[in-house]
Amino acid sequence: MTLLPLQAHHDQAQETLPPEVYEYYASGAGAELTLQEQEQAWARFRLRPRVLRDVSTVDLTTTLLGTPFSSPVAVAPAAFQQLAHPDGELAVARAARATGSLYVCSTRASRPLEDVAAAADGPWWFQVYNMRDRDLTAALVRRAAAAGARALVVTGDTPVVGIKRRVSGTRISVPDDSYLVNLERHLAGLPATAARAAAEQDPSATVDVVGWLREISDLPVLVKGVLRGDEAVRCLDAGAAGVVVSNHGGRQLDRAVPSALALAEVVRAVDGRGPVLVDGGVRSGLDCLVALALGAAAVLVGRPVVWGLAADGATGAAAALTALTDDLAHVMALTGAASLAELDPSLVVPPATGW
Ligand SMILES: Cc1cc2nc3c(=O)[nH]c(=O)nc-3n(C[C@H](O)[C@H](O)[C@H](O)COP(=O)(O)O)c2cc1C
Ligand SMILES: O=C(O)C(=O)c1ccccc1
Repeated sequence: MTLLPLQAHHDQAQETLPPEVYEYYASGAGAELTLQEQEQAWARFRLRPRVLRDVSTVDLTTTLLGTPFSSPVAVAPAAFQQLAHPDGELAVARAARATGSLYVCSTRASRPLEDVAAAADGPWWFQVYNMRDRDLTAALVRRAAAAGARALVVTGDTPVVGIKRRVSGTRISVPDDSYLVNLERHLAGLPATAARAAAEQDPSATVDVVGWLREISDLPVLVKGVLRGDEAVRCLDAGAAGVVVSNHGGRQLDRAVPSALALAEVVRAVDGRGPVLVDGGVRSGLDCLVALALGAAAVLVGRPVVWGLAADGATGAAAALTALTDDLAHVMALTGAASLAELDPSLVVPPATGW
């Protein structure tokens, strides 16, 4: 199911990264049921191809919130990329620029976000963790906006951080120079432990955070981690421009429904009011095809990009994005679709039981 280059990157990353870093990236929460089911869930859909269409060229260009991209395959926000490769986020941002993909930079980026913005040198979005220290969150968001972020993606599924069995304790020990690189100037004088506490996610956050982020940044805000139609509507009603269907790569609530099985309900409920993006377990062009046919505006990939980064820096991360994009073009041709506009739910047969 997994594309060969992606598998090779994974294997190389597993061999070369320190074991605790590999486990941090690879692991999921709890018994890892969601993590395991997530990849398989895409493969439970079946396709109803069209025939004798002109698919001599397959056009993968798309537009997200007014910005054109070469491919609907985008980079999911992932923390601490410098643990995978010295260039960290800079390499991944360069990879996204090279492939014309959307890059989403994490609040937990391990390189200064102005440098990440310079490396992206084009459209990028900023993922927001709403931290206990609101001023800290606001300062970071303003910096992201000043550095050119075109949208904010506030993560809704992480009021507290999921407990990962494979990682010793509840979290990997991330060196302070990675953890605080984007925060320390706003936390001047605080000792590292207090600084980390201020930077923790605020579990009391509500959907009002959407309006607050819009106010302080003037940017569109998407909510990431939505798995239900009614919750998507609640986010839109609070001012969200769109949502990301996600269970955080199986790293938060174990036994959460796989994204593949939540997507159609969310698309129906959103009813065209904004883009619905999706992530989780996307490892092939067929996975992308199913997601896009079900109505996703773009598909984000997390671990495959991190494995590519670990294996070969910016080149590896770009190779992962290119492999997925090329594979998507290939299966679209076999489906009789010459552009993303020709993908629709009639191409897809959902799993017989609905689950
Ligand atoms: C190592 C790692 C770090 C992550 N860090 C963040 C983060 O900082 N913010 C966030 O919203 N999501 C984070 N995620 C979740 C991803 O954005 C995404 O939802 C998930 O990885 C998609 O699943 P996939 O890895 O199977 O493609 C992280 C995922 C991984 C694997
Ligand atoms: O590891 C993660 O998935 C993640 O999103 C996170 C949460 C808190 C701190 C650092 C990363």
